[in-house]
Formats: sequence, C-alpha cells, structure tokens
Amino acid sequence: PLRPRRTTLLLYHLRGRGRGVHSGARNTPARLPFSHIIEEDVAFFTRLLAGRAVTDPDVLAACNTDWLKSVQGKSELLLRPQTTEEVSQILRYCNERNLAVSPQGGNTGLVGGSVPVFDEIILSTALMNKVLTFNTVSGILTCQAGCVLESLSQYLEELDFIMPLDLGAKGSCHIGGNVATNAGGLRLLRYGSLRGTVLGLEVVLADGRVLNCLSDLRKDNTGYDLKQLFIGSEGTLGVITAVSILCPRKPKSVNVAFLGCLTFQNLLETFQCSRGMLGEILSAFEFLDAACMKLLERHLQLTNPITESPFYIVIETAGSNATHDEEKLHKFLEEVMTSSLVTDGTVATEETKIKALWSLRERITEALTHDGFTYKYDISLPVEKIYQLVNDMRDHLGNKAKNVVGYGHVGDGNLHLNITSPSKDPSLLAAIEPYVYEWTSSVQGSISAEHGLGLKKRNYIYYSKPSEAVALMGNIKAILDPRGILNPYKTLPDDLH
Ligand SMILES: O=C(O)CC[C@@H](O)C(=O)O
Ligand SMILES: [Zn+2]
Repeated sequence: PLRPRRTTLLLYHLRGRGRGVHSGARNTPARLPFSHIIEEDVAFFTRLLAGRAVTDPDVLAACNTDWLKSVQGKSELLLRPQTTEEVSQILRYCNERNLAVSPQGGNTGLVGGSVPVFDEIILSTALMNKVLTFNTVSGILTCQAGCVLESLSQYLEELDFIMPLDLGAKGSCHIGGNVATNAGGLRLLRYGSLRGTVLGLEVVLADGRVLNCLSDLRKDNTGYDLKQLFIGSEGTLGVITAVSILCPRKPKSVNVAFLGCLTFQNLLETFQCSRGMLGEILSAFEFLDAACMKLLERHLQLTNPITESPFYIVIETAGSNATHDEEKLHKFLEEVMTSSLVTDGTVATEETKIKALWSLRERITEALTHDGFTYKYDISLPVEKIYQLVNDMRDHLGNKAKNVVGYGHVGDGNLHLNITSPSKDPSLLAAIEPYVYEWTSSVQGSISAEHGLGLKKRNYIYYSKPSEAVALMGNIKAILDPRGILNPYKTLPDDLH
C-alpha cells in the first residue's frame, strides 16, 4: 500500500488523531487561550484608525467568510490601516493584550488561510493600496501590500511593463497576499516564482517592530535572506506591508494557441516539443481535461473553439518581434499537427480572442463552484505523473463523486485535482483523504504546490516535509511570534501550536 515517507511515530500520531473522525472535524482546531476583545480595545482602535475600525456585522460577514464559502469565522472587529506605522501600532497593542490577528488581503485564497477561525481581529490591507516607486530603468516596482494585482498590471502596462505574475483572481487579490502565500499562477514558467522576483519586503513583526528590507537592488548577499521567510509563510510570521518586485518589459507580441490532444502522453510530448521549438518566447503551458470543458460549457455557457478532445492545452508565447514569434509558433504547430500529437487547434493574436481562449483555463475554478461542493487538491508532481493521479482517483472513487477533474500548470508540474459532489459529503472526503496525500507522498510530490496550507491542509504537512523541518518551522515561529498571535491555526500543524 502507498505510505507517506515520514517516520512511523509521526504517521501514528497523524492517523491516530483522525481515526474514526471525518476530516472536517479533524480539521477544526480548539480555540487557543487568547484574550477576548473588550470595549477598551475597540476604543483604542477607534482612536487610532478613526472610522477604519469596523464593528458593523454586515461588513464583517464578508471578511469572516472565505471565497469558497467553506470557512466561517466569528470576528467582531475589522481593522483597515493605511500606513505601516498604523499596522505597527495595531500589532504592538495586540501582542501586549494577547489578542489574535488574522491578516487579510483580497480574501481569494483556497485553503482557508485568509479568514479568522474564531474571533481573531481581521487586519485588512485593503486601504494600503499605493504605488510607492517605480524605476523605469531597472523595472523595480515598490508598492504597498494592498495593491490589487490587476491594478498594478494596468499601472505598469501604461509604462510598457508587466507584473511577473498573473492569476485568475487578479481582479481581487492583493500583492501582499500573493507574496504571503507565494502564489504561482500562469506566468511562473516564464518569469519564475515570487521567491526570485520579489527583491525586498517591508514586514511588521508580531510585537510591532518594522523590518524594512525593501530593495532597489537585483543582487544583495549581505547575510541571511530574511524576506524568504515571509514569502509563503501565510501571515504567520509577520504582516507584509510593502513589496519590491522586479517587473519584465511588456512583450510586443503575444499569441495564444488552444490545442486538443488525444492522450496525456501526447500532451507531454507537445510540451517537450514546445520548449525546444518556442524556446524563450514560451510564456505559459497550461492544460485542462474534457471534464473541465464540460463544466465550462454547462455552468458558464462558454464555447469550445475546437473539436472535442480528451485533453486541451493553452500555450502562450510572448516576445519582442511579431514576425519572428509567429514564424516560430507556426513551425511548432505544423510539427505537432503533422506528427498527430495535436489533433485540432486555434490561434489568437488579437486581444479579445486571446482573452476568450484564456477564460477557458482561468474560469475553471468558477465553473466548479456551480457544480456543487468542491474538494480541492493543489499537487506538485513529477510532470509525467500529473494525470495518473486523476485517473487513479477516478478509479478509486468510482461513482461516489459527481465529477473528478484535472487541470493546471503543466510547465510547473502542478496539478489542480478537483472533486465535486452535490453537497458536503463526509464519506466522499474519507475516500479521498488520506488516499490523495499518500499517493502524492509516494512519488515525493508536494501536497500544496502554490495555494499554501492555510487552515485546511496544515495537518497534512508531514506528507511533504520531514518532522525535523516542521519542528524547525515551529522554532522560527516561536522566535518571531512568541505569543502565537499571528494567523493562529494556519500553516503549522496542530501539534506545534
Ligand atoms: O481552483 C483551483 O483548484 C485552482 C485555482 C488556480 O490555482 C488555478 O490555477 O486556476
Ligand atoms: Zn493554479
């Protein structure tokens, strides 16, 4: 049988905890002994933030619920600071009073990391939305954490630059949240992860200290690279208040091809061929299966632009010379079609058609929300194994699930495995987990490629990290946030809290 590669002791611990209890219950932690908010606290924040300390239940309702509507917090206080100094004062106060804080950006996360679990104070970055500097020579942008990704993209496009990341949630997500979760998205294949493009951060620590490591430099080897600790730490080690990020030039020519393949093996060979033939202009290689296409058609009334196929690919090229790029793309398409790797396809050069083709990939998450309750898995695997997990899961679940779909970032070896059911179904969940984690661990994959661990996946960390590494994470947490007030119940497993 498939087994996680961690020590027997940990396995026993992990399984013993869950035995006989469905994962939903296993995932609900107990409230830690933080203070409760009293009138004096609200008075303090009202004085500090004048009109931006919100107790209105209607406003709080939206911030207490995650985008998937699967986690429901009970916070009674939302704070909307505008400056780093205000964040610093908020945290200093909360730390002294032992009040827990749930930092929140655009609240588009998919693992329950951005909403309170109990009555944590919500610290929103929504009003910290200013661009601070942009250097047109270096392409380095420095902005506050609450800037919406799409607004930054629009700002930069006017200056002939783009953001190095792009994702479906761009219209709502905040750059600070992107960095805090180390969001990957659709351009990672070309521009790399935020661990490379983020050059500096300003972070407020749990006790209110401000760590200004913003940077206008591409290179800086002076001591430990502290910013890396905060990238992907999901607000558990500090609150990111500003970001310096390296932005590429806006490509002069962009093309998108939407292709159909008969088998996943053909899709993989098409990927290899695209790397060889498109080289430096390849900017995305994404896939969806036929089950995703059916959901897009049924729930969003989108139209499949090509013949029905078991697999679809979205390839984007971005370069500086339209003639050169198109020539390369056409040679590549000729090659994959004559060799029958690809059975049908369409190409877009014009912006509205490019957008329409991209929505077939970007709107799958939205289509899934109309299909019922969705169990989501964001898995990193050796690229050639990506679809095997989807097939194995289908066999494993039989007719227990409504739909089992696979899509994701082929270029990054990142599968989004989503399973729907008419409503929340504990017996379905028990069939999916821990099977999905054991399967992933057996091929040394990661149980969270780009969405983070948040509330939902925190206790499964041992499937992807050795116990020594998790213990060290606990030590780091204890140094930076000794009272544990920052985003409690998230990222780290319950046995460390
Ligand atoms: O909804 C999901 O599971 C994936 C969301 C996002 O990461 C994507 O790539 O579309
Ligand atoms: Zn994704």
